[in-house]
Amino acid sequence: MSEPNKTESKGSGAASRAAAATALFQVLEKGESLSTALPNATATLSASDKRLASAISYGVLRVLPTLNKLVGAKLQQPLKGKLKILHYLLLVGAYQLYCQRIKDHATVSATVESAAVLKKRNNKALVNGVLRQLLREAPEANDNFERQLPEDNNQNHPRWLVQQLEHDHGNKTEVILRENNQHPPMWLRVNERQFSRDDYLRQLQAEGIEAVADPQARNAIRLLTPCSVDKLPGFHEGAVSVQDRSAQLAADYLNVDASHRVLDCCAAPGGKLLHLLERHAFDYPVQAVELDANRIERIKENLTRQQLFAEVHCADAADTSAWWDGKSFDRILLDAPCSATGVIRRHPDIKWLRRQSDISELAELQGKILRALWETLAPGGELLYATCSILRDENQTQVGAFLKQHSDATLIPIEANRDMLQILPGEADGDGFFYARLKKAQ
Ligand SMILES: C[S@@+](CC[C@H](N)C(=O)[O-])C[C@H]1O[C@@H](n2cnc3c(N)ncnc32)[C@H](O)[C@@H]1O
Repeated sequence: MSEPNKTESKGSGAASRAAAATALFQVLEKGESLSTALPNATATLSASDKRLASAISYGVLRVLPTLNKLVGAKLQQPLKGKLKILHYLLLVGAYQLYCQRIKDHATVSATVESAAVLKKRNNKALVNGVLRQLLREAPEANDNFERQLPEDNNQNHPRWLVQQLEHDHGNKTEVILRENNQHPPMWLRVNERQFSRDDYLRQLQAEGIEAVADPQARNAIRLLTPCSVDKLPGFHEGAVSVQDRSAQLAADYLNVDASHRVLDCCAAPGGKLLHLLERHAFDYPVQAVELDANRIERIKENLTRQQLFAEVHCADAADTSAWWDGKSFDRILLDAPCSATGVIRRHPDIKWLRRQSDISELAELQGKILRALWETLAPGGELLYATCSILRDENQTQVGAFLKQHSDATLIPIEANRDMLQILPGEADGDGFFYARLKKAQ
């Protein structure tokens, strides 16, 4: 199948819809993540067209099965081969008709025009016909031009994931699925080297940006309405970073002080690393290990923005001979590669990119890294195991198996009466996250 062309400059409405269709094609046909596909598909667009393409792409992925059903019912036969891109364009059109505050005629004409942007000029009539049929049969729109979407039995999740969540979380599944389909809030982490959280809240207020402090994560601020980072006072000087409040808890649970030798393992893009460096002026340079060379660039950018330093190794964490100098660590943060099932509301493409078979493979990798790192931990030292997964195999079962195999490991309760902490998506307005603290015998 030939790849769809990147959007070319046309009418701006058409270009952003064509870019959204292209990004969706890349995710759902080529297995690319949306965070890679979207910047590529929108590279030539204006900032406002980028925003529209992004809102459409994220939105379509949140309710993909419902839209597939609506569009599929209007096609005499599925669109295949070189016409497949038009299927994604029709999803884009259907999403706007139902879920966006855009007038119907504007949606239809811009989406039809997008067929030309995608070099499918001869198929404009098909796009027009399907969208008009959808419109005829759609429920009445409200005053914002939005419509009630038909229900989906699996709340727009893959069946295997629903079953896994039911197995792991029982009657909480319904709420998890609902939370996964919400738009996530924007959280900031205040750099306490530069400002107290109260000071920064006052600066936001002065700029007319409404925000509230988190009662638990001491550097965390939630914006009542997400905004561009360019609008945040001091962002480019490192005053704040964007980081979910659940992820910010790592800096507390690691129980670190400035005299510790610290390892941050699986460190990119560096959110938790930077948080630790903002809080402590360490006696020894913090070591960070990350496998992906491209993602290491993100760590370096973040270190530069904050003017902080860490020793960064590009290596497989499980192969300690490749990066470890033999000096034991007092504290290790292992933010393990995982299914990311706790952050679906931020990355709805995860629902469609992740396969059931990935979970056992990830659990194996996590166990391998955990066992290897244990050898680098000093007697009396602590390792914080973290994931943004909400699946037991990657979390409680993983840690349970490790404790059985390692008589020198004990669990330090994360909080009173809570040995390990599983935060579910939406709890305290945060992402789904898991934490377990392991202590090595003296
Ligand atoms: C959950 S992310 C880490 C997020 C990071 N700690 C932060 O706070 O910004 C997991 C990272 O593990 C990396 N990774 C995967 N397998 C690895 C391995 N074998 N060794 C080291 N890093 C690995 C991935 O490239 C990814 O960047």
